[in-house]
Order: sequence, then C-alpha cells, then structure tokens
Amino acid sequence: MFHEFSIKAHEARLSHTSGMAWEDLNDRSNGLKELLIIMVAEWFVFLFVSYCLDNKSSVFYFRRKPNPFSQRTSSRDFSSAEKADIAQEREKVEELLVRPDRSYSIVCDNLGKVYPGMDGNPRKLAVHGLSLALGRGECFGILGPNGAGKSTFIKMVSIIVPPIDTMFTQMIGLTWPSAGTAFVEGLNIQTELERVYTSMGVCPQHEQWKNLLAVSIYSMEELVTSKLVVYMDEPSTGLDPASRNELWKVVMRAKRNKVIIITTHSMEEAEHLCDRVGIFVDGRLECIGNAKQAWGIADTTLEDVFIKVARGAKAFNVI
Ligand SMILES: Nc1ncnc2c1ncn2[C@@H]1O[C@H](COP(=O)(O)OP(=O)(O)OP(=O)(O)O)[C@@H](O)[C@H]1O
Repeated sequence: MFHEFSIKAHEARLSHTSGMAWEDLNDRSNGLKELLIIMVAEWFVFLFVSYCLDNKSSVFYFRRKPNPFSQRTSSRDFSSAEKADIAQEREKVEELLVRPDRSYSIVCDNLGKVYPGMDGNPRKLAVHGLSLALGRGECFGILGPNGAGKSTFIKMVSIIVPPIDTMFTQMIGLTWPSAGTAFVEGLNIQTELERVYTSMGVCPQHEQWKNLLAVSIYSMEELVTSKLVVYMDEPSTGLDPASRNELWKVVMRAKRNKVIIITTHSMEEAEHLCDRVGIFVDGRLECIGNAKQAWGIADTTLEDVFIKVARGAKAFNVI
C-alpha cells in the first residue's frame, strides 16, 4: 500500500516538473552553473592531455631532454668526443667565420635539422652539428647509410640536381635549418637566401624544372657548368654505364672552378669524382677524408672505411 502510494507521489512530482531550463542557471540551489563550468574546464583539460599524448615528443620529451641546438657549440665543446678529422674541419670553419676567405664557396657552421614529430612519431634529429668548409674546385662526396641525413643536408643548403630518371617528378624540397647556418659564396642562407639563388643563377620554383623536359647529359652539362655551386643527389642512379661515364666526364670538366657536392651510394663514383668524402651516420659527420686514398691507410678501400664507419667503428681517426 505504502509502495503504491510513493510511486504515485513520484509520478505526480514528475508530471508537475518541466525539467531544467536556461532560466534555472542562476538558481544557486540546483548547481547547474557549477556543473557547466566543471564540464567546460574538463573539456579543456582533456583537449590539452590528448594534444600532449599526440605530440609527446614535442611537449614532454623536449622538456626532459635539453634541446641540442639551444646553444652555439664551439669546437672546444666537441673536442673531447670528436675525432681529429672532424674537429679539424670544425676549427677550419671557425677560422673562416672570423677571417672569411672567398676561395671557400660553402661554409656550414654547426648546421642542424630536427624534423618535428608527427602522427605519433617522435621528432627526428636528421642532421646535427655539421661544420664543413668546401673550397672552390672541390668535389665533395657525401656517403652514408639510408636515413643518415645526406639529403636533408643538401636540402638545407641547395637546389637539388636530382637523378636524371626522376628529374621530372622530384620536387625541389628546400628545408630550413633548425640550427646553425651555412654560407654559400659568402651569403648566409638563413638571412640572404634570395640572394643566394640570384647569385647562383638557379631558381627554386618547381616550374623551372619543367623546362628541362628535354634533359640529357648535355643539358646536365650546361646546368653544371653555369653554376658556382652544384649539388647532385645520387646523380648516376639509374644511368646505364655509358651515360654514367659521360656524366662523370661532365663533372670532372666542370669542377675546376666550382664546388660540386654529390651524394652517392656508389663507392666507385665517390672514388672517381670526389676529392674528399664525408661519411654521415645518424645525422652526424663521422669521418671526413681523401676519397681516392681512403684516408691514406694502406690496403684500405673506401668501401672498407664506409662499412666500418657505418657500423660504428671509430678506427679511422686519421687525417
Ligand atoms: N620531412 C621529414 N619529416 C620527418 N622525418 C624526415 C623527413 N625527411 C626525412 N626524415 C627523416 O630524417 C632522416 C634523414 O633522412 P634523409 O632523407 O636526409 O636521409 P638520407 O641519408 O638522404 O637517406 P637515403 O640514403 O635513404 O636517401 C631519416 O630518418 C628520415 O626518415
């Protein structure tokens, strides 16, 4: 009986209430205002937490690990850990920064690149603390395992001359350095990029590359000889041996009064074309030396050096 009565009373109460309305917001007895404030605050908290989880590399990780680029690093900071050949190159760069010498077409000063973390992937330290001085007349080879940072380095300082077979499709992707800078023909790429292009006579717009549809070794020759600084990213990839030899002749003829930087996976190409080579591993220049004489070590080929350095050997500390 009592149960029946209470159900009826409850139904009667429900039939008389119209629920909450906006007008009730200021009624302190119902707590609606506080509830809404808590829900909005919670929404911001959850938004922030999910952002942090998505970008944990850039929010949490960055704070825990000091940014490697936060301070300028001098050769003295590197000297204990760095091998003599790399340290000597860094000292050369520091000397050139104090006393510029126009016979050096490219001077990289502590150049670095961090790609931000995306889609749950952590940030990537692609190039770190790269100091390099390249004089006019030098062909410099960049070697290194896949993902070592070779292309990133080139993208930071250059217009790419892509492999011929991808000439029409490969976009010229310029990458802004995250740290340090480079001087190309005395012009700072961080502050004078427009003038770098003008002085190189190279236009970075993709459209320009479409004009090269009839590319051949000969148009390559024109391209190579008309510039003071030429970058070639794996230039002989996909070429038949005869075309490759033609390309090599072009490079050998052209390099007298300019700097040519070549990335390659071919030791033969590096030995044939390059005066010096640098071996990149995990974004760092691990070794720099004479390509033809394999660091002057008897009975050692460039391939021997490459394999050992790529595997982490520190044995080639010879200038
Ligand atoms: N746009 C990007 N965003 C994030 N990471 C990148 C980006 N471009 C390159 N990387 C990463 O940076 C590292 C260096 O890449 P890079 O292409 O410079 O190496 P590489 O030495 O030229 O390799 P390969 O010999 O395969 O061409 C790699 O781990 C690569 O996955």
